[in-house]
Amino acid sequence: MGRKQKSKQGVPPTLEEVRGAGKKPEMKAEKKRKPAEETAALQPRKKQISQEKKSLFEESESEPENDDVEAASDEFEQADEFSEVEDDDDAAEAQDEFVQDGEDKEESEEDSVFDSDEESRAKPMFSDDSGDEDDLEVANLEAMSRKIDEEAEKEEMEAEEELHTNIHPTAPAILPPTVDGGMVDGQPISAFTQDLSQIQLRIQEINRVLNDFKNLCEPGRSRAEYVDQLLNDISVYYGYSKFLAEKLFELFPVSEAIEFFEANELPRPVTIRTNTLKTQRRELAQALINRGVNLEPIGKWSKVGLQVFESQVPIGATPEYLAGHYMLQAASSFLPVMALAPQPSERILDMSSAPGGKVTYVAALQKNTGVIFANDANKARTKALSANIHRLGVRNAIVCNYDGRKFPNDVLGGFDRVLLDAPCSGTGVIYKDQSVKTNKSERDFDTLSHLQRQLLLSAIDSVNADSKTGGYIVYSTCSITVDEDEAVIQYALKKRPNVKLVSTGLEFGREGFVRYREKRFHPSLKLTRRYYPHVHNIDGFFVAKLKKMSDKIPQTTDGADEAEEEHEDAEEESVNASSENDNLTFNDEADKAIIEENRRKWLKSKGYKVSKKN
Ligand SMILES: C[S@@+](CC[C@H](N)C(=O)[O-])C[C@H]1O[C@@H](n2cnc3c(N)ncnc32)[C@H](O)[C@@H]1O
Repeated sequence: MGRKQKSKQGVPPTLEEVRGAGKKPEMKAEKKRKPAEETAALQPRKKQISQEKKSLFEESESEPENDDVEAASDEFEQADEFSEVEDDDDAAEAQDEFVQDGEDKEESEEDSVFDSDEESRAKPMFSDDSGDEDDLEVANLEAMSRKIDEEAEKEEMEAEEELHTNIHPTAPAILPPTVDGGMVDGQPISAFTQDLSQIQLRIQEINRVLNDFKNLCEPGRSRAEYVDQLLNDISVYYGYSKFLAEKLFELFPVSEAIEFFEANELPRPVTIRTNTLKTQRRELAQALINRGVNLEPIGKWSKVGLQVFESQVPIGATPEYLAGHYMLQAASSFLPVMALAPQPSERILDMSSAPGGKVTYVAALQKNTGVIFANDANKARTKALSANIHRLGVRNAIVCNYDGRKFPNDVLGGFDRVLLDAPCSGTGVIYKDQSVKTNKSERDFDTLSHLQRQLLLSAIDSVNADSKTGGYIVYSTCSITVDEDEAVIQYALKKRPNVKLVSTGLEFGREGFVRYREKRFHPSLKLTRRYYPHVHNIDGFFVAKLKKMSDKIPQTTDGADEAEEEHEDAEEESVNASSENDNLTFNDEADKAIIEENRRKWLKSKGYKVSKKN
């Protein structure tokens, strides 16, 4: 059960709209307090216009591909089931690389929507183009924008009215009565309430109470009771397993967590990347506008991206698409490549590259010079990869099909740069694959994190530290869990003291965690970048950039097998951060307790019987 995802495509409405007629006043108020950093990378539309639109992607209606990776080992096979979630653009492209594209096919019949950013709409920024920028036809956008502004204003007034009728000045009995500790048959009483609108209201009420607990809590109730009820409600209302709801909830302050869950119910903007090997953005924009596509640049941060608002033609089958003038690609997908900053003539490895959204961008930035090894462990997916490489006119790529862990020893090394866009759980793209809400267990995250760590070590070892122009590794995932992001980097920093984190060079994004619950990471983890759908209006994403300082790996272990040590390393990393981290001090007693508790949890998760805590 849970709230159904809206079947719409295009730019999602603002969260205020999502919340519906102002039913969430606290969240609204909080939004206003957000710092400038939090402004969306892609501006959300103010209002979805209820004009029926012919399918933007009607030729891209197939489901994402679910090919199994040809695996060398059981573990690899298991890890690979996650590769289906992968990246924004890939699944659809894997389906039919020539005709189809489009990420959210089931959402193709959607209402048109408009951007609230008056400035960017009035004067599109085609920063890579020469010539007269005003040539683009934006009048249609302006007219529609005026209309949505009026409607948005009206809705806001209605929202205010509803707010006053729905919300009590203080919070009376929101939680269910305490009968037998508030539980019936081991479940919170509230679990028996299946009325989604009631649950939604309670989510808002609990949010409000938790934001002003001292004044609004019911006497005798603890914060933990409210949080527990909230988690239960979130899991029912949005349809998550309790396990995942909790895992994601813990990443944010309460109000923001709710915004995150809301954002996962809506699609992200449809974006395309200009293939500069074949055309320029301005020319492409003009050609598509002439075909009835309503678009504009995605923002100043990209010189090649266009956001598509609506289209009279299937955007995955225009002559320009077929001629390889653009790639249908989520905006978040641009970021790892921008961080990699490939240079002409370099030798580059894209370790897990299918279906090629990023590798073709790398080739474009290299202007088809140098050489790129476009690898992927999934042979079936390399077909789509090759097809995209051909369609986009990439001539400097060699497609290969190895387990990334075979680099460099059994395949090749000495690269100037390596991109590892790792297989992941896809918690950043839940709107696109709702099954993630329920099909991931703790063991899945352990398995993935293990594979990601191994791949990252291989990626590091494949780089030539003495490269004149490079020596860089970029690690990215479309997942926002700490296990798959900071913890993986922390592990690599420990195992490969010959690398260090450097700035991604990306101009927006939140800093990576340095502390997360009981974990302490190296302070340089703040150089990594996190992206969230509710903040940046792009897929949830993580990007880290490492510089290899030396080809020699200082010995940190006694040669024992790394895989076997992994759990201990993970334990250690949670409290030790790193020996290089001189700024942090630790309380030995507290650390001991944490280590012991983590060990108990881990043993339990592996199915061992664990004795009760002392
Ligand atoms: C996030 S997707 C990559 C998307 C791609 N970078 C793009 O931009 O189109 C992750 C990829 O990792 C591949 N993969 C999974 N396990 C792998 C392994 N052990 N070695 C190399 N690739 C692997 C999957 O087949 C999948 O294509």
